[in-house]
Amino acid sequence: MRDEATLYDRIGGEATVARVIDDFYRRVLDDPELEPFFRHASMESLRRMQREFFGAALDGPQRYSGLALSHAHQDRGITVHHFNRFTQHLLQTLRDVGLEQAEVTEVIDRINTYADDIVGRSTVSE
Ligand code: HEM
Repeated sequence: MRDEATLYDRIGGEATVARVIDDFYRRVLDDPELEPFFRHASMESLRRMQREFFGAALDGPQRYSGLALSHAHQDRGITVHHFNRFTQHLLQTLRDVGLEQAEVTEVIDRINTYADDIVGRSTVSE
């Protein structure tokens, strides 16, 4: 293991994450295919949980205190198509805030590892 700054620090820490999340949800809510999912959401609380989640996922000092992602997204009818649009907006946001391509790829790779928790299981069944 190399002793180097975390991905969180390299992209600019708290300030960058806060900016990314704000910008990102603006795009998500502007997307007619995604906006309906968020009609009943408390966006303020969602942004707060996402800042925490992203901080933790990028090895920042935060500890994510929200619901398990599988639970939070269960029964919402989110498909791979929605997930891909969502991450596409994230990708564009990361580029627009000025991250290097290598960092963008690293962030997206981390977020993609959660796809199975987000997409399409209606109820828990074995
Ligand atoms: C990897 C991608 C994603 C991550 C990391 C993520 C993360 C989160 C987090 C941390 C929460 C808050 C949970 C809590 O309140 O405890 C949440 C809630 C939610 N997410 Fe996601 N999410 C992702 C993808 C999606 C997608 C693709 C959709 C819909 C198209 C979506 C729709 C929602 C909705 C509707 C809520 C609930 C908002 C509310 O009612 O408060 N998420 N998500």
